[in-house]
Amino acid sequence: MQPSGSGPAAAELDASLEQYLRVRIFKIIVIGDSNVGKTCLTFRFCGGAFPASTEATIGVDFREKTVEIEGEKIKVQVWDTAGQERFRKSMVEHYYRNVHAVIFVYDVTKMASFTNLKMWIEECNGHAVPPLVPKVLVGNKCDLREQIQVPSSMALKFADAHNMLLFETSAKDPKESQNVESIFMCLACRLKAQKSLFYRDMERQQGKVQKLEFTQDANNKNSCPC
Ligand SMILES: Nc1nc2c(ncn2[C@@H]2O[C@H](COP(=O)(O)OP(=O)(O)OP(=O)(O)O)[C@@H](O)[C@H]2O)c(=O)[nH]1
Repeated sequence: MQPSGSGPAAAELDASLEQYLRVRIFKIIVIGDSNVGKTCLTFRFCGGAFPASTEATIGVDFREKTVEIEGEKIKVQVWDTAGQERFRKSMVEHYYRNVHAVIFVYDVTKMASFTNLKMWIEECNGHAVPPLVPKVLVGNKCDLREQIQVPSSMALKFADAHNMLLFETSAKDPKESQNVESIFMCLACRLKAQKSLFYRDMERQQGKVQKLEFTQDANNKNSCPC
């Protein structure tokens, strides 16, 4: 990369940008009713375990994990959002801003959390999330086999109608950890295939960097394995 300005400050900026550009960051938000297990799912993926205890998320909790896809390191930044209205209302705009992918979660043992998905999808659509942003549906708590209220067939129909993939899993069951991992990896693979980092306007306007943004790469077909 050529320095975009003169002087140490500009050089430092260039160096840190170069470093930054080496790792792409994908922002994935996790949305759904309170208590469906959003915190546990994100903890399972980023921390590799089921948390010993959880409390209602207030605003948002950030977790991240660096993954490697086809030789490229990618930072998956997971936004674990609050399900309770009173803990989320001041944050909603931030959730959806520049989001790269959305995970909608329901609890397979609570029909209400499934029927409320319509409301969550409406909220997402109301924040002008581009249609190309990948979205998946996750039915959590499958370990509670005796208490399942949402049949897979119903969830699948809903997922199909909304053009989403469906994952049924459990954040709690260690045997499902690979499945939880594949939810996030599937999205990361899709995003990697779909987007290319576009470093724009760097040398414009006195060498000041204006913007880093992801754009759709029209030539790059979605090669997500899932
Ligand atoms: N049996 C079972 N319990 C789970 C599972 N995932 C989460 N839980 C439990 O469900 C409760 C809620 O989990 P959280 O991850 O805090 O739920 P949340 O969706 O983040 O809730 P908010 O932060 O209020 O939006 C906790 O008691 C968890 O232990 C699961 O896969 N199986």
